[in-house]
Order: sequence, then structure tokens, then C-alpha cells
Amino acid sequence: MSTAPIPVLELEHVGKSFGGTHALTDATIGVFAGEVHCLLGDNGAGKSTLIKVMSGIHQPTSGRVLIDGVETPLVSARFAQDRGIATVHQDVGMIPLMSVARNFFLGRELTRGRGPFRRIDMKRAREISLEHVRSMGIRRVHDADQMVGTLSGGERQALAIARAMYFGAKVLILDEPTSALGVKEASIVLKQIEVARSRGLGVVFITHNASHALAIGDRFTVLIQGRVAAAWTRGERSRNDVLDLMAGGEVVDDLFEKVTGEAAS
Ligand SMILES: Nc1ncnc2c1ncn2[C@@H]1O[C@H](COP(=O)(O)OP(=O)(O)OP(=O)(O)O)[C@@H](O)[C@H]1O
Repeated sequence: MSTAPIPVLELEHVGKSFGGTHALTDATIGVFAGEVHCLLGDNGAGKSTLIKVMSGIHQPTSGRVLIDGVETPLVSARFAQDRGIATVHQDVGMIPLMSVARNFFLGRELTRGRGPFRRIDMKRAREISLEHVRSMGIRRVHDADQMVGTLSGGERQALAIARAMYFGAKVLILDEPTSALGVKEASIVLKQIEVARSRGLGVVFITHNASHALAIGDRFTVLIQGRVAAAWTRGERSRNDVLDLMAGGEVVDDLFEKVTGEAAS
């Protein structure tokens, strides 16, 4: 008997209000290992709120969070991180005037020696960071002493993704990683997402870009005004349907119906 896979991270009927603002209402979304879940929606739709709930920054007002099928309230960002939930924000949180190696281990420095003889182990930090960045297909970085400020936007994203994976991420939440990038740079990031997926991570990919979502997504959720307006898996909707939905086509049709009382053609 085959059993349905259990999401590595799931929000079940989650609501989040700020005073009188309902940023999220009854949102259910599952992230599966080895899959990319695209989270789509207009400005103010609730995407940031949803990923803040997933990463332990916001506690939901209602509903539950489950990890591997077990209810696990994410009481803080640190708690979520310790359970393998890593979030990479658009600015990726790197310090441009620090090296690749220093950024890779920032806040989690490798040390050697004990007591007063304890020192940061830069040699190992260089070796490990270079190996992991290059394993993500970023071949232009030859020297872990290279300043992060000299890397392109896509390469910085790759470094942040490599770092999250090295530190044991099971779920990788990428907050609009391609939005500020050109086509070539965006394709570097899409390749990193593919690498993360092939290594078994569950990826949450937030994007406004329909072609980026269609290129990589296994599951899709559209948020409108804090509610899940549509959810489907790859192949369930045609490309045109998806483009229409992302462009707000269904919303426009719905509005048209409400205003005119006629079904949109
Ligand atoms: N800390 C907060 N306090 C009050 N209202 C908030 C807070 N955070 C979000 N909101 C409100 O919740 C709603 C959803 O916002 P959210 O930032 O989650 O949307 P979003 O889809 O991420 O938008 P964007 O793409 O513009 O970032 C908005 O109406 C927003 O004003």
C-alpha cells in the first residue's frame, strides 16, 4: 500500500492578524522534500507574512505548523533555523567588504584550539566555502578570500543557498531571489534551486515572475488578499491558465462578474 508523502513543513489553516488587518486567513500549504513550491501573489497578498510564519518570525493567530507531520510551534526564528528551516532574503544578508569564506561562516565561525588558544580556523573556512560554492556551479569564484562585493547578484544568492545547505537546511525559503536580476543572473539562481531540489531540500520560491515559476515549480500556490486563491501541482494547469492566473485574469473575471452580474467570456 502506498502512502502519501508527508510535507517536511506544513501550515494548516493558518491565520495571522495585525490588529484589524488579516494578513493571512485559513492558509494551508505543504512543502515537500525534493520539490519546489512556488508562492505567487500580488503586492500585499500575504506572501511575506506567510514566510515569516514558516521561518518562526511571526507566530500565527490561528492554525498549526507541522514539521514532518508533527505539530511544532515555531516559537522563534532561531528555533526554526535549528530545525532546518533556512530563509534567504533578497539582499541575502551578506557583508560586501568581507570575503566569501568569512561570509559563509558569519556567526558560526569554525575554530581550532581550546581556551585562550582558540582561534578562527580560516584555512578550513576557505577550503569548505570554496568547495561548496563551486559545487553549486559557481565556477568564477577561485579564491575564498575574494570579497563578496565583487560577486554578481546571482552568485551571492548561490553563496547564501550553499551556506544554508551546508548548515543542514531541510527547507529553503527564497524570498524573491530572481526579482532584481537580469535573465542570465536569474538563470544562475534557478540552477541553484534545481541543485537544492536534487539534494532533497523542500524549496519555497517566492516570485512575481510566471516564467521563472513555470520553469522550476513542482507545486504552486497563489495568495490573494491573504487567502489561498488557487493551488495546483505541475501539469494540472496549462501554461496559459497559469499565466492568466498570475496576471490576475481570474481575479479580473471575478470582479467583472461581481460588477456586471454576467459571467466573463
Ligand atoms: N507587521 C505588520 N503590521 C501590520 N500590518 C502588516 C504587518 N505585516 C504585514 N501587514 C499587512 O498584511 C498584509 C499582507 O502583507 P505582506 O507583506 O505579507 O504581503 P506580500 O504579499 O509579502 O506583499 P509584497 O509583495 O508587497 O511584499 C498587508 O495588508 C500588510 O500591510
